[in-house]
Amino acid sequence: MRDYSLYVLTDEHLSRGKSHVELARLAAEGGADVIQLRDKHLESRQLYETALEISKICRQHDVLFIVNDRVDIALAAKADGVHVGQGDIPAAVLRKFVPPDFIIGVSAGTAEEALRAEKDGADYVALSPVFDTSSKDDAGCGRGIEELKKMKQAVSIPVLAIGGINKDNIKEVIAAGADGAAVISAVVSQEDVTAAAASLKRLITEVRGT
Ligand SMILES: Cc1ncc(COP(=O)(O)OP(=O)(O)O)c(N)n1
Ligand SMILES: Cc1nc(C(=O)O)sc1CCOP(=O)(O)O
Ligand SMILES: [Mg+2]
Repeated sequence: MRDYSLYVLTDEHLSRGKSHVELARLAAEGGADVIQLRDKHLESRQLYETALEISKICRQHDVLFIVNDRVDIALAAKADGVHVGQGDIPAAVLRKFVPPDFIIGVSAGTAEEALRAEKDGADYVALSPVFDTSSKDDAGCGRGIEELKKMKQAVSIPVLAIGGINKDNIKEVIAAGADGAAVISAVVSQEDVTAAAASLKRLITEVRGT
């Protein structure tokens, strides 16, 4: 059973100058279970080289590595999977050509979108966004905890949540049934990335009592 509990997305625009690779290492050292490389600006060659380095770091730390949007780079860098949104290549198409154990994660704004993603072969869905966020320009308004509970009821695959999650609301997200919390600024924008990741991981563990 894969563990998506603390899912950290790297972002060099929100990171106080730290690189994707540094962020990945620091977050992994803090207990992140998943690292996602998400970058809309790098050229493909640079994104590939960055993905190669993060792939090695994640393997060393036994952490899942997901690449956002780019299945070509995910495969080439031997990442564990790709994350796609409603506007990206459909999960059903990806499933036809990726290796059997390759993870496909899908953003979903509603329980209906989550159900569609599950039928298309997604390994997890992420309620996107659960709360308002300024870290993604086109995220839209937070869908709220009730939509998270509906999504959890609707599908059998893991349901994560992303958007505006921080130390003050992560317990609520996990208590509502989320199988993982995906974050950018609550970890990546902090002075001590490792400590921020460790702190969120502790909060998740406190809720689960494990
Ligand atoms: C874990 C996770 N959830 C949601 C997203 C958002 O993906 P998407 O809708 O494709 O938007 P972009 O991130 O590509 O701007 C994500 N990346 N990761
Ligand atoms: C990458 C991303 N996707 C979202 C979606 O709703 O699809 S919200 C988001 C940004 C999350 O950043 P923070 O943890 O700083 O709010
Ligand atoms: Mg995308």
